[in-house]
Amino acid sequence: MLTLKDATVRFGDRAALDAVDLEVAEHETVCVLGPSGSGKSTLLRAVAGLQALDGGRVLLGGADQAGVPVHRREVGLMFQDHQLFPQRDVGGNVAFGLRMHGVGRAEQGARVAELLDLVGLPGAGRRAVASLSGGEQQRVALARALAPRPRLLMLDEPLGQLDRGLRERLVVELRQLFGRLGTTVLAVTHDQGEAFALADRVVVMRDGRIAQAGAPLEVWQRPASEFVARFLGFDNVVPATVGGAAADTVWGKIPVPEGSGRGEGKILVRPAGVLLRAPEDGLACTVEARTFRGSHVAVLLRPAEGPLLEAECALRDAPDEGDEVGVTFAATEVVVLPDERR
Ligand SMILES: Nc1ncnc2c1ncn2[C@@H]1O[C@H](COP(=O)(O)OP(=O)(O)OP(=O)(O)O)[C@@H](O)[C@H]1O
Repeated sequence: MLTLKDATVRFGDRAALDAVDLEVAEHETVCVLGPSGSGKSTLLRAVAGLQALDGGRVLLGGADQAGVPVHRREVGLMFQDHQLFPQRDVGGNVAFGLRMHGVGRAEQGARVAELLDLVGLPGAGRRAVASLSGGEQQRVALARALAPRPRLLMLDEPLGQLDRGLRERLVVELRQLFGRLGTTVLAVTHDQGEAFALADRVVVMRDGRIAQAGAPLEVWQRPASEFVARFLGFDNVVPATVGGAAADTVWGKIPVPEGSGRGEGKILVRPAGVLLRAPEDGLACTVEARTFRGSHVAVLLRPAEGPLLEAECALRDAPDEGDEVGVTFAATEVVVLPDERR
């Protein structure tokens, strides 16, 4: 459905998009993630036709989009800075794209009603935009983007300004809605929770390039690099010499999954794989801090040597700050990361 081949955008001597290859299949939801300045918005803008390419191509349904203006690309945009029109009522906002496409009045009315039903605002057509809550405005913006039946819907930080609880609810609704409509979606967010909840596939960007692309679970379980691991919030990363079933590290010997390549590199131990034991058992650590995270406690441990370690443990098993504990490691939660110096 959407293909980027070698897509490149430069600002001065800096590439905001650096030879990016990406495919989005029909009915697929792809979320682009990455730190600020990694090129996420530039990617969306290039696909929409708001940003010209300095190299490479964007194809929609197999057709090269070079020279095709924004309004002829049949893409729906819901951008952070695309506010609703305050002087128009809800219906007027939703009908905007339909009017631009020359759709007749009666059909506009029917389509607006259908979309307001779809986004959970039935009968809201006459309401003033200013009378809506943030979440309701977001739904109107979504209805407006969906109204002309775009081939591709593009969302830039769709839930960015809403509070956490509302975002978590809306993300589930969005996923259900896109599934029902069979919409093809390319979304950008810097919130990994949102991306992982919404996407069939996530793309992590770094300095204008794709650092990793894959199904959410796959990326979560097997970050392809230290950069991706740290971006996902995994900080138990340590240099390691991997040989056979274990790796030598400053934290001692750590078992690695079967089939891990040998050699110098780094390993990641997910917090669930840092197991707390009696003080005389395994790597001796002092409990530096503990943070309640709802269903579990994140425990920060200071070993005699090397970086701090984060462990995840059940509320009732959480040790107190200052306690001495021992640590062993579960191979299933260990990921051998490629050596980025090579
Ligand atoms: N119009 C522009 N002129 C010059 N530089 C630009 C322009 N637009 C973007 N850039 C630069 O290109 C790089 C990528 O920017 P982009 O907005 O795509 O990043 P982003 O990942 O969307 O960031 P954020 O999460 O902060 O929105 C940044 O270094 C940015 O400063």
